[in-house]
Amino acid sequence: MHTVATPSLSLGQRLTAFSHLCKPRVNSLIVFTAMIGMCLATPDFPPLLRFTVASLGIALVSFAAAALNCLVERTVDAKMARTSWRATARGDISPLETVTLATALGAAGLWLLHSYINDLTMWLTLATFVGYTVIYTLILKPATPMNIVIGGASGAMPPLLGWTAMTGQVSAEPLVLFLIIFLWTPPHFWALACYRRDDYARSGLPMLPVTHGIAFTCQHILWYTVMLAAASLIPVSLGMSGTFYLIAISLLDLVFLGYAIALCRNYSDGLARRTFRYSILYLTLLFAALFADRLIVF
Ligand code: HEM
Ligand SMILES: CC(C)=CCC/C(C)=C/CC/C(C)=C/COP(=O)(O)OP(=O)(O)O
Repeated sequence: MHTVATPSLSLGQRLTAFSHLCKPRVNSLIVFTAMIGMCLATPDFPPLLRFTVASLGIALVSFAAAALNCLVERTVDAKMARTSWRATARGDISPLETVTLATALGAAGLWLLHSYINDLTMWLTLATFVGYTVIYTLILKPATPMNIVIGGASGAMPPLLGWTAMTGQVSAEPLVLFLIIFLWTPPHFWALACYRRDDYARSGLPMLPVTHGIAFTCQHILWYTVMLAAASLIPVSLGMSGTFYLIAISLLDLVFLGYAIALCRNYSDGLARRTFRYSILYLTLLFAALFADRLIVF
């Protein structure tokens, strides 16, 4: 655990440390889902400039949200092996620096969306930012083991943001994409929380495997995976996607259900870790399949 500030870092080292706080790997998948939302919203490929500016705007606000999450949770992060290396937890960069850089990124993102995309997307992105930093991080996460069920709504917004960025309106299709990520998030996070339960117990955060045990959490992972599998078929019934997506998602769902059932029957930390990794592959391939299916139609 590193709670004591290390000797001061150079500006370049502090900027690098800040960039890690922006959770670039998580946010690359978040922005990918927004990009697919943009592609699905337009009958042809979206205009390249609009696509690039909208993606950048959403990415900048997501980076700001992630950095502020690290700032708010710096004391908790310092207690967990997974997060104690973060610059905010170590004291390598100050709260003022983090707030300043995050505000600059977030403001730039919102300005891009307001100036070049549309105000609906700008407001929805701001609401997503508030949902993650205030509702999830500050209120729900320390208060209830079901934090992720409601808090996951912010992570589910990006495809809808991508959609509104291209069309200026909300319709059934992006709401289905929202629903898919919303139902995917609890199995994604709970699988990790299971094999990281000692970390969470040390942190004092009321995570489901700590408060209600592994068996209860795995049952919930299974229920959410069943609901996710059902929701993942809606794009086919709405006519958004065709046979290619149907085949791909059926295989992806079978494997995810297999992991969830195996966790319930014969839990091990290794299996929970593999389930967590698979959840990321699942969501990536689901959105890739939605896009590929559209290409096949062209
Ligand atoms: C609020 C909802 C979410 C929670 C609580 C959550 C939780 C987490 C946690 C704790 C990790 C860290 C794993 C580690 O440090 O080893 C993680 C990793 C990851 N999450 Fe999520 N997640 C959420 C939503 C999402 C969403 C919406 C996406 C993408 C659309 C996503 C994609 C990823 C990816 C790609 C990683 C792997 C990052 C890496 O390899 O470093 N997550 N998630
Ligand atoms: C467009 C926009 C503003 C999007 C924001 C959405 C967003 C950043 C979702 C968060 C996904 C994420 C990093 C979860 C980590 O959970 P955690 O914070 O519980 O994990 P930790 O323990 O690693 O901090």
